[in-house]
Amino acid sequence: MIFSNEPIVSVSNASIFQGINTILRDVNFEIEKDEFVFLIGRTGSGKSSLLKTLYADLPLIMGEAVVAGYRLNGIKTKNIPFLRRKLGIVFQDFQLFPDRTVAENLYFVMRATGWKDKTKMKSRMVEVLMGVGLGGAATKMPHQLSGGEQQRVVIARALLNEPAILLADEPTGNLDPEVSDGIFRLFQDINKKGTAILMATHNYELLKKYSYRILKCENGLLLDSKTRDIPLSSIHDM
Ligand SMILES: Nc1ncnc2c1ncn2[C@@H]1O[C@H](COP(=O)(O)OP(=O)(O)OP(=O)(O)O)[C@@H](O)[C@H]1O
Repeated sequence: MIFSNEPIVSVSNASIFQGINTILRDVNFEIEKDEFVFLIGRTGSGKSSLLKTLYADLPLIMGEAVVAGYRLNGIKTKNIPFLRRKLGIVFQDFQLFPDRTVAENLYFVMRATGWKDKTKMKSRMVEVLMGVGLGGAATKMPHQLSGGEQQRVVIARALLNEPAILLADEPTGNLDPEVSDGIFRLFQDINKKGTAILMATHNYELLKKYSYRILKCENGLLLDSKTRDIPLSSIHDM
């Protein structure tokens, strides 16, 4: 149960691991509903590992974390799909199936997350595609779409279950600057409608342009612009 004033993400005294290697230590932060937060840091500094821990792909071994009302410590495997239903995940590891239409890609996720009523599924599918500006793409195969359009479908898929937060790992990477601006604006629109966003990015231009809160992975720690200064000059180094 999520109460309206509870943070969507709350992490305290946590360490983030890859196997037995500590990637980040003393991690403490909260993300409120409606917040837009950038996650930055050099390659290999731990951004993806942190995001993966938040959606229980990596176990939380030390510290405490609650995400969308689910306690991550010792979360049972059978409960992980329920947690993920509350999250929208936009990650390189979650590509579209190349051999299925856009609609089939979305239906697949809906079936996997418990949708059964075909009429409701169809109307939600149309709704999310329209929301990302791709109302006419339902019958297309992924390869018939541009890179930016495919990314919009991935975002539409992440929105199917009206997530409390979107976790995005470099969602504007590998796209032309103009296309990536469009994708970023889409995230902003989603955020304005009430979904929190945690976005890992290397895109310095975005950081310069938008003064959203920044979490920065640096030397095994997570720095937070809410509690300390993260000068833009230090962001160049990422
Ligand atoms: N599957 C894995 N098994 C073991 N170690 C891993 C694994 N994935 C990542 N690591 C290690 O964990 C550390 C953090 O990697 P992570 O991918 O979280 O960094 P990142 O900040 O997301 O990097 P990038 O900006 O390149 O995506 C790195 O030292 C990396 O080598």
